[in-house]
Amino acid sequence: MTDKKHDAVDLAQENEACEGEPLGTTYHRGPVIMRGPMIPSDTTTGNLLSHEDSTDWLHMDPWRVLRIQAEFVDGFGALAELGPAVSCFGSARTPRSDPMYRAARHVGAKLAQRGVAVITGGGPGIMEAANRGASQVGGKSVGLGIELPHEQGVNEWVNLGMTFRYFFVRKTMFVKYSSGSIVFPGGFGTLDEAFELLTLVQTHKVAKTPVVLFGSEYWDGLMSWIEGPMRESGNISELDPALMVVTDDEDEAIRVATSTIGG
Ligand SMILES: C/C(=C\CNc1ncnc2c1ncn2[C@@H]1O[C@H](COP(=O)(O)O)[C@@H](O)[C@H]1O)CO
Repeated sequence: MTDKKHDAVDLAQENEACEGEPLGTTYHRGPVIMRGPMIPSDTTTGNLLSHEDSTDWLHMDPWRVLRIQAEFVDGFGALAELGPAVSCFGSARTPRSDPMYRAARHVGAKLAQRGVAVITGGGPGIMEAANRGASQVGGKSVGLGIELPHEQGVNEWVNLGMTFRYFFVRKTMFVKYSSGSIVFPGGFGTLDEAFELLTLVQTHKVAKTPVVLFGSEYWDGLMSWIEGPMRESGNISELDPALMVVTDDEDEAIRVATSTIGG
């Protein structure tokens, strides 16, 4: 190449550089860089502020995940400073005249008198009884309610309450914030809560936590089946039945349920 030709190529390259970048301006969206035809016509802020006619997104999973996260954050925030606590589970249908209602009320009061917060599902029946006992002696009476179609908030004896949309978030709170559980007679909901906890302990997902089944007449049948067919068929270990203690004695229930709480 002659010297003249060299000069012409250099000049063309120089001119191009002066005109700007070959693909035009660079567009940034977070860590992503886009140029030329890859630049989108919308912007994240524009999307955020735009009016949407359809509200279908409210019922989609990404939005649901945010609601679940928010529920965890609210629950942790409400309970972080609770202190030692025991959960009392039991039927939502137990009438106030039932001896088990009376027992749950006594147990709630005795736990509170020992400085132990009482956590329940915040509903009627056994939950109300335990909350009532705890709050009447000036203790911490926690109700972790669940949004149900025909239920109205938490019972009137709760002095620290929160209503959850998701059962599994609420169950996390029971497990995380109580050192032991007392399970009064109940139905599916009660068994679900007891067996969730037992499964977590059995699989070493959580530290061994005392689980008291209160009311031998009610629970003996279940214990016989657990110690019989369930254990004999090898579906649980020989040691698993001992994860539960059955009693009719309020003070023994409290002693066992609070046994992991340090003095
Ligand atoms: C069915 C009735 C009320 C339902 N209201 C409830 N409120 C709060 N928590 C509840 C409710 N129902 C069940 N739970 C939870 O399950 C356990 C009791 O369930 P079970 O099937 O009655 O044994 C309880 O520990 C709660 O955490 C009637 O008015």
